[in-house]
Formats: sequence, structure tokens, C-alpha cells
Amino acid sequence: MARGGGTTRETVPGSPVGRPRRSVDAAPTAPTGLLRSFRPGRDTLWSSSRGTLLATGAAERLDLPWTSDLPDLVGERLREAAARTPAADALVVGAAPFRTGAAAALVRPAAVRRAPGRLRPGRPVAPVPAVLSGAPAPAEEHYRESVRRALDLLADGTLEKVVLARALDLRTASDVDVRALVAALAAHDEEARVFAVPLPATGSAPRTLVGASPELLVSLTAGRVLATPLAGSAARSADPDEDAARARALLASDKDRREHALVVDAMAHALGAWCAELSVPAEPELVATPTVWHLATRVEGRTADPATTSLHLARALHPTPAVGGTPAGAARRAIEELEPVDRGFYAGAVGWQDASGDGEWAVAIRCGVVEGPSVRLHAGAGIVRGSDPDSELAETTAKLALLRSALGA
Ligand SMILES: C=C(O[C@H]1C=CC=C(C(=O)O)[C@@H]1O)C(=O)O
Repeated sequence: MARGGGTTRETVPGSPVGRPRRSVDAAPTAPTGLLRSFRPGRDTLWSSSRGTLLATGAAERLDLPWTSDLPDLVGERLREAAARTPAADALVVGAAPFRTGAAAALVRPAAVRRAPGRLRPGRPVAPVPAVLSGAPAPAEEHYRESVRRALDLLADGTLEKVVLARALDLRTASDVDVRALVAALAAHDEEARVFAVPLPATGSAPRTLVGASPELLVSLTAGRVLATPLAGSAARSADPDEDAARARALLASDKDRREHALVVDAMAHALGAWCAELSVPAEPELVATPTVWHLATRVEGRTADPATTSLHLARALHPTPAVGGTPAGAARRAIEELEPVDRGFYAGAVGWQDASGDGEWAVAIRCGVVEGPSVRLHAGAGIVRGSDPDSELAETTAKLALLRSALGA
């Protein structure tokens, strides 16, 4: 499992998405150029503050089960690839589902193009087609009832926290232009990690996971670990005074701080097993997304073993209580029982890893699966003692609003 398989480290800390030290672009491509070249259904696009990446074609599909073996298997394939191809192209990108054991959608692309900086499209590349209808799945009353049932489990001590999600199925007038949706998401949330990942098709139309995640599951850069768990939310307001008041109330909310602390504690525990140093701030801070305020904590560390890869860390952390719950087993069972719609890739992990083991994985939230003229969105909310069914439903509505507004709905 030795990282790099005897090759020298290629990446520069803080450089765009694994850009190799040796490669110097004569005429660097802009992120918008990569978006123009992006072919939905075939290529993968990823954009974060570390850079924008376009992965084209498939040298090898790695749709392996999302088990604890996956990081070692991917690491092996990357080392083999790095020995044969330019190291810069030895990369794995894609997504892993919420359910551990289900198949990931990972690819080692045939070619990789990179651009410094995040995607900031000035204007939409094409209009997104009009949304004709939207159907919640399950019905909103069913979601409220699930929250009530979760509150019973919390009251009898079976659970400390569970995240309950619901879906929204949208129908559009014509096939959704994934490139336009990516551009709209990047314009709506300038801080998020924006992604478009082709998924195995189930019908005749290509399926693509598209989103703008505010939550970094974990990144690894030359031994430096960073995770920014989010949990505890308040809907934004268009009125600046009211918006600021909601942010202050969130920071002071006992219920939200408990909900947040459970995530941070679980992540510190999981990362502690892999890190020689770990720093966990005692107090959360506020993070603003376009539709929701969150409590956030910046967890930083240094790996104990140079053979540790970003996927080892992502797999060890997943599912964090920001998408699962506490205790993890009881939360998983509650989700299976109370959520009628399979999460698929929602609340899984999405990102990339290079041959050195460095990589960046976001929690796959604020996302949807586009398939021709239909889009399935998902959003969840953390339920703890003191949660209120109406407020949790409203929170999921606010979280769904990011994708809805990018779709013009
Ligand atoms: C599960 C989601 O959000 C998570 C991330 C931030 C805040 C959350 C919350 O307050 O419940 C969730 O843990 C989602 O957006 O679908």
C-alpha cells in the first residue's frame, strides 16, 4: 500500500487539483474553457478553490463496491497507471453512494485537463429548460411523520441523532442542459465545490449527478488533512437584518450546537485513528450558502502514515453524522426504515484522488440526478431531541432551493 509506488511526489500543496510540478501549461486554460469542452454523460467536471478539472474518456472504470477495500484497490490501480502514463493523468474521479457496499461511479480518465481557480461563469452558457412540475417524494406529511417517528426513537434512547432526507422530482419542458445547470450552480454559489459526474444509465438518457456542495468531507495535500463538517442550519432571509438575526440565533441555538457537536466528535474520532496531529476548534463558526446558514468547524490534521490516501480518510469518515447519525448503526437502520426513497449517490462522496494519494472529496449534498427531462433532488435535515417536524421540513425546502433556483424553478 506504499503511496506513489516508488515514484516521487508530483503535487504541489495548494496547487490546482493535483497539478504536477513538472507540467507547465504554455497557454493555461480558463475554467470556463473546460466547461465549454465538457461533454455531459461522458466527462466529469469538478471545480473548487483548488482548481477546475475536466476528466475525459475512460482509461478504466472503477465502479467498485464502496467498501473498506476500495481505497487500497484504487490506490493500486493509480500506482500501476502512474508507471505507464504521464503521472498527471493518473487520477480517479467520480462519486461513491450513500450506502456502503453499493457500487461507486469512479473512473480513471483517458485524459485530464486542469485550470487554475474555480469556475466563475459570467453568464449562463444556455438557458435551462422550464420546470413543468415538481413532486415531493415522499409527500410532505409523510416526511413530517418520519420526523415524529425519529423523535420517538430519540426519546427512548435508541438514537442521539438521525438525518432524514426527502426527494423532489422535477420535470422539465425538454432535456436539462447539464452544462447550463453547472454554470448556473457555479454562479449561484461561488464558494461551493461544483461537480457533474456521469452515472451508469438506467434508461435511454444519460444520468448525471450534478451539484454544488458546501461541505468538504476531507482533503489530503502532502500529508495535510482538512475537513469542514457542517451541521445545524437556518434558512437565509432576503432582509439583511432578519438574515443576520437568523445567523446569530443559529450560533446561539443549543439544539443546533448539539447537532453540530455530534458530527465534529465523530469526525475527530475517525480522523484520530489516521492522524499524528489533529486540531479541532472548540467553537463552531457560521458559513453562509445562498439559501442556508450553517454551523461549520474546520478540522485540520497531519497523517501518521505517508501511505494514507484521501480515499482511506473519506471511507473512514463516511457516513458522518452530518448525513447519517449517531450511533451510526442505529441511524442507518432508522434511515432504511423511515426514508421510502433510496438516496443513491446523494449524501455519498464526490471528488478525485491522484496517484500520490492526495485528493479532495465533498459530501454529495445540494445535488440532483439529471436524466433527460427529469431531475431528482434530495435534501436532509439532522433530527435531534427538540427538533420540530415543521421546521425540519422547512429546512429541507431551503436546502432544495439552491438546485431549484439554478433550474429556474
Ligand atoms: C444533509 C444535508 O445537509 C447537511 C449539511 C449541513 C447541515 C445539515 C443540517 O443542519 O442538518 C446537514 O447535516 C443536505 O443538505 O441534504
